[in-house]
Amino acid sequence: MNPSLASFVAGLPKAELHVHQVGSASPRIVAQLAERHPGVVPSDPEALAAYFRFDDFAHFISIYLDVVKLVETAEDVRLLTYEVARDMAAQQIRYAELTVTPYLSVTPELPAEAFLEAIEDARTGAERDLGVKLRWIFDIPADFGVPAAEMTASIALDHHVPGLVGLGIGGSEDGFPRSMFVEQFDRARAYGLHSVPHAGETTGPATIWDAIENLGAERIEHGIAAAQDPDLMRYLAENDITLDVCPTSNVALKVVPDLEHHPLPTLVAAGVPVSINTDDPPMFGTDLNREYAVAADLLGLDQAGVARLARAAVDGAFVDDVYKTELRGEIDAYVAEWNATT
Ligand SMILES: O=c1[nH]cnc2c1ncn2[C@@H]1O[C@H](CO)[C@@H](O)[C@H]1O
Repeated sequence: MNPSLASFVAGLPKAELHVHQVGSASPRIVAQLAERHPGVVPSDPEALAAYFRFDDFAHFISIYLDVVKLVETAEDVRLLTYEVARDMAAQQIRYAELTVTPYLSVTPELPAEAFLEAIEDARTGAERDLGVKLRWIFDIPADFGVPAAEMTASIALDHHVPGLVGLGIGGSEDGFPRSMFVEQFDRARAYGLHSVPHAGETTGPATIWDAIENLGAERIEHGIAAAQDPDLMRYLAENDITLDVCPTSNVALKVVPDLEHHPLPTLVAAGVPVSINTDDPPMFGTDLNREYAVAADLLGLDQAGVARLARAAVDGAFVDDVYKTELRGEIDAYVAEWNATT
């Protein structure tokens, strides 16, 4: 990417819709946590970079679960979440829907109430001090089955959780059809939460249809397998279902062979709404600015095209229209200022 487009991206106000809480812990944050809880995860940056090289999706999930173990106390949760927002602010990310997995974090030592209080403390602090508005998607880790779904639903629905906007599903797809969790999604949707499962990352288009037909999915995390199914792409376009795509993650987890083979251009050419995201940025050696650069490259975009990507993320966000208008206004003002001075 040319330097001018890179600096345009760096200053562009952005929203991120697909990014995992624990997967956002930067080497700086991991080092702080690993010092508190020495053992499994290396704290030295070089050793950590090696630790974050993944053989495949299953290997990634096992490492992810090890990093989850670093986040033990309410103070760990608060620190992680607030520091993630600090890294977002540095990239001009104004709004983020953070995927949080309470099933993995809530323990007898860290009860739901204390966990929820810690994320709320970070959320209000991030907005007040850093100008980053955080919202939550609570995800069911599919590998842990219906009991995990039940616990996630009860943490979400039996407590007042400010900032909670959606219910998701993460982890493996193979062997864990989305329809397994239909009861929890029915309850969550009746409660007013949005439906935003992972589908079509590690399995084919059938999982995306499953998510739409059985869970009423309003956005799909990843969803890149849709590129194999023209009827599905037409359905996504006609029904305005956004795919929250994370290109570098797909290469890092070997679900696509390399960026040249990434299906993003096929999806966009078919009119499917997409947003660009990081998934687990330090684990994949990326950040949101870099993902915008990757997308610009794949799609052959100039400044105007990149600004359209930023607006698409705002369009897909589960936040009120007043705020969306405000954020779109910020993007427009930035573009106008850029054009006036270059
Ligand atoms: O790209 C991803 N796909 C699926 N799950 C993911 C991804 N990144 C992070 N997680 C997280 O892995 C855990 C699995 O039990 C969940 O916490 C999920 O949020």
